[in-house]
Amino acid sequence: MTDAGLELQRQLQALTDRFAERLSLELPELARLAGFVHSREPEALGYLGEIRERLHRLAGSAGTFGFSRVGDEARLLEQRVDAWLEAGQSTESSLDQLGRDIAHFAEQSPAAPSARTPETERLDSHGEAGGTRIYLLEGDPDAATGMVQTLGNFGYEVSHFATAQALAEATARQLPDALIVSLSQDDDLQQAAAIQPNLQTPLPLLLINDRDDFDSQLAAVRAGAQGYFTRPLDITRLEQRLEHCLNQQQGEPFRVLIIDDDLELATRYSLALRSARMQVEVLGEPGRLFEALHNFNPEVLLLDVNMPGCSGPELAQTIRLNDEWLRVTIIYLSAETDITRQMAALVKAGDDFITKPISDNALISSVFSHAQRARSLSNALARDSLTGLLKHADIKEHLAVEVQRAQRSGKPTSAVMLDIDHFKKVNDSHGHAAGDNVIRALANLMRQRLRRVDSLGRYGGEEFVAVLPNCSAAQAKRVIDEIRERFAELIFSADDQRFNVTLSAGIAETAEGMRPNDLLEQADRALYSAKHNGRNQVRLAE
Ligand SMILES: Nc1nc2c(ncn2[C@@H]2O[C@H](COP(=O)(O)OP(=O)(O)OP(=O)(O)O)[C@@H](O)[C@H]2O)c(=O)[nH]1
Repeated sequence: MTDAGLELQRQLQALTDRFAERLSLELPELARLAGFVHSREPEALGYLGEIRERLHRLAGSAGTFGFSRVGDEARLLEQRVDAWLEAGQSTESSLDQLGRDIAHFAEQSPAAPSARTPETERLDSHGEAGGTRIYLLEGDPDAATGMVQTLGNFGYEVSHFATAQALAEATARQLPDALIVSLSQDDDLQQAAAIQPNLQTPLPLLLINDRDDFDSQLAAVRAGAQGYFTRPLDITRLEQRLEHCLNQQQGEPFRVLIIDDDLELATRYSLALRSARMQVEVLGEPGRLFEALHNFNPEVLLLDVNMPGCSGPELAQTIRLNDEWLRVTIIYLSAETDITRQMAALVKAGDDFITKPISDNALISSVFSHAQRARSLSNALARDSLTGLLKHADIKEHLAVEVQRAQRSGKPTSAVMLDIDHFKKVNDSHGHAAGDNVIRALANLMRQRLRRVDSLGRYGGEEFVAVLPNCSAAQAKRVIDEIRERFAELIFSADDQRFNVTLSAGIAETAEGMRPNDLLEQADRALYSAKHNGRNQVRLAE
């Protein structure tokens, strides 16, 4: 297990110990309250509501910390209290018995937490993605050289292997982020497919072949391929598919906000979700909801149903009053097992209901699938369909946020306006589809080269804007110049013609009191000057 995995296990154990301590205080208190009930003290009925609350909390949390028997028994007793409260007219003796049973339950010492479930043992921190490593199987040395160079231009680290045997051996030593297999021998496909079953998560596999018939493509799917390309190879299309597969695998971590007044339980869930590479924040006070939504911008909200001061459904309805938060998926996380009550909560607002206690893996899968869907929808709305970059209005919004942040922190933010040179000629000479490929290739190249904190948008047809926080204009120039050089080296092909394209860029850096539009105008003027001075260059604003 990795160090991060061990640290995670240590934190989980510490939480379990803390929960055991809480139980050792909680159960005697429950026994005390139950004592009033079975000894028919005048306050007995008044205490029943509080007893129910405490049983409900135990039913939802104990199982998660490994005290399954406590959780199961608490749930049965909670249901009996509910039935008694709802029926109302039950006999005094049935209440007496209920009180005795609760006291009996609370006086037992809880069994030690059950041994860790295999799921918990498997929890481990996934490392952050480093440089993107691609393994390429290609029997033709010339084709291999071209591919290594072009994919290298896009920022991938490509290792080439001439035989399937060498590829399998390298994969056994160190896993790549994706495999590209150019089929030449009959058994290449089987050998490439044989790598996958030994892995925990299959690698993106792209195949290159001469045949484009149905049977060959079906065989590719059966071998686990996520992309299929025929020769002569259109490398920009292959690169787009690669980018798409890798984005799905290692995009930004999903952001999850947990709102629960039981902070120990919320921390337990957050550890489980973090182990699956999600970014999690926990909020114990519903009153700070809007602040958390603004600052953290979650994709999924896990919401407790019963909280003091404000219920989960009320909170969900408050969120849904604001169009701004429509794309956040709201999942109730509650010990409520009554389907009618679950439905009643969902009718008010909210998208799904998860019943506590829930295993770590079930929680991760459920949150993951909701987050993935929320992100695709949000991307479809905010992102440009050709390039997957932010649209005009969204990149301007990012710029405004970063300019404000720069004013507060005193650290510079740079804005880059970037435009493809003589793009009209590309369209006119090679067709609109080839032009689209050029735009996509530049978008991918920039995405590869810029940092995660940078924002990138398609500002107009062949015009892009990048916002680089905490980066001076001189630093930005070095990066953008490198992108410019790599872009100029890309070889595009259309109708058997090969061609290169260049770009020009202008860069401006924030200064005190500068507004976002001023910054963009300065970058635009610098771009104009780059065009005017012969194109294929990067200029700083004066
Ligand atoms: N293929 C393709 N072309 C586009 C797209 N959006 C805009 N264009 C074309 O991009 C071209 C932009 O040309 P201009 O702004 O005149 O300038 P340019 O030819 O790039 O030359 P300079 O910027 O002066 O170097 C126009 O021909 C548009 O039709 C797109 O999504 N796809």
